[in-house]
Order: sequence, then C-alpha cells, then structure tokens
Amino acid sequence: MKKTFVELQNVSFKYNSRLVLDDISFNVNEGDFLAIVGPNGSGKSTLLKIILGLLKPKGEIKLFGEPFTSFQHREWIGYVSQKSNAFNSAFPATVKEVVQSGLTKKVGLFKKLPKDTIKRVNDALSAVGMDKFINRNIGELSGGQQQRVFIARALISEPKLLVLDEPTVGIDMKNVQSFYDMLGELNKKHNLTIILVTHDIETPSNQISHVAFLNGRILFYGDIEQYNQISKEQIYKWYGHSVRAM
Ligand SMILES: Nc1ncnc2c1ncn2[C@@H]1O[C@H](COP(=O)(O)OP(=O)(O)OP(=O)(O)O)[C@@H](O)[C@H]1O
Repeated sequence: MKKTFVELQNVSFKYNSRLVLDDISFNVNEGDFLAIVGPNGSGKSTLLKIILGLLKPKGEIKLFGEPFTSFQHREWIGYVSQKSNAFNSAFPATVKEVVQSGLTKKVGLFKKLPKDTIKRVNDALSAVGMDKFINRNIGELSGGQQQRVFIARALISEPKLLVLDEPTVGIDMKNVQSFYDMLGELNKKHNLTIILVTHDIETPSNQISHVAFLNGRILFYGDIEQYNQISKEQIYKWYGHSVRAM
C-alpha cells in the first residue's frame, strides 16, 4: 500500500478575519505528482505555507502519517519558492555554491560539509540536467536554468517530497514542456513525490498524476484522467472567466 505523505482534513485558514481557505480535504500519496491549480488569489501559496508548517490553520494535518505538531522531519520536504530565481547577472555565486548552500542550511554555516559534497552537488545537478553548468555564475543563466539549479539545491538534502510554488514563471513557453519532462523524470525515475502550484490553466498534463483545483475551496480533486474529462467551459467558469468562442 502507498504511504500517505500529506493528509489535509477540513483545513481552513483566515488572514485576520478574512477566510481564504475553506474546508480543504485531500491526500498526497507517495509517488504522486500533484498540481494545485487555481486563479491568482485563490489561496495556493497559503496552502503550501500550511503544508510547510509556516502558517497554522484550523483543521487536521498529518505529514508522513504524523500529526503536524509533532512532525520532526522537515528535511524530508524540499521547497522552491516563487521568487527563488530573481537574480540579476551580477549576482556573485556559482551554480556549485548555490546547490551546496542547500547543505549548509542543514549543517550550519561554519560546520564541515560532508566529504562527498561535490559528488552530491554533481548528482543533484545531473538529476535536473544542469551538471555541465556547475562552474557558471547563477546570474548568467536563463530563468528556467536558474529554476533547475534551485530544484537541485532542494534535492541535495534528499527530500521525499518536493514542493514547488509557480516554478514555470519566468520560463519561456518553448522550454516549459522540457521543464515538466525533467520534473516527470524526478517523479518517476527518482521516485520523488511532487506538489506543484500553478495559476496556468494550460498545465502540461502528461507528467502530472493528480490535480486539485482550488478557488478558496477545493472545486475538484482527482487523477489526471478524471481532470481531463472536465470541459473547458467548466474550468473557465472555475477561473471566473467566460469561454471565448473558438
Ligand atoms: N500575508 C497576508 N496577509 C493578508 N492577506 C494575505 C496575505 N497573503 C495572502 N493574502 C491574501 O490571501 C488570498 C490568497 O493569497 P495566496 O497568495 O495564497 O493566493 P495564490 O493563489 O497563491 O495567488 P497567486 O497565484 O497570485 O500567487 C489573497 O486574497 C491574498 O490577497
């Protein structure tokens, strides 16, 4: 039986007195590649922050089968935030340094890095197809390449679950599919469970296994085959747009 990595039951959240998440319930199981889809302001980032333990909601959450409050293994969850790749070309760090900093985060700045650090940096970079760029300056890379480096930085501490907030922002259309293919490979070949947030209605669906459609409440949760049965009209309605005549 597959393990349940994230369990949300009747989760609600208010900023001050404003309800932004209402009665959210779904599970993420080992091996899933879940896209949380919804328009701007629908509560996607808030939901990720709850899963990461940064906000405390009402309701019940279990991580890796343990109640949220007693969960001790934050390192099992890798996170790449929305603005992680906002560098300019003068930023003075190499790809190697950026990926390695995923380890210093864990061992502390002045503690010794593990002996096999360089192998781990290489392995993490090759998992995202960026090993050839190890000595390049991070600021000289494209948005998509920087995003891959940040995923490598999250992978270096060998998480079981990778959480990505809008990872395709700043990646041009022609590279989005290969970016998703890379994530699909991490999911299938490296058995990494992935939760990804996107406001993009045209999420490339061939790599994703499950979809949660969020707009304050969960309007849909199911596997990708079920999601693909939903009409475009319905999806646009959920977004709050009318469908244009084609
Ligand atoms: N720190 C905060 N304080 C008060 N309200 C907030 C805060 N952060 C977000 N909100 C509000 O909560 C709602 C949900 O925001 P959230 O960022 O979770 O949405 P989102 O779906 O991730 O949006 P986007 O796609 O634009 O990133 C929005 O109405 C937003 O204005």
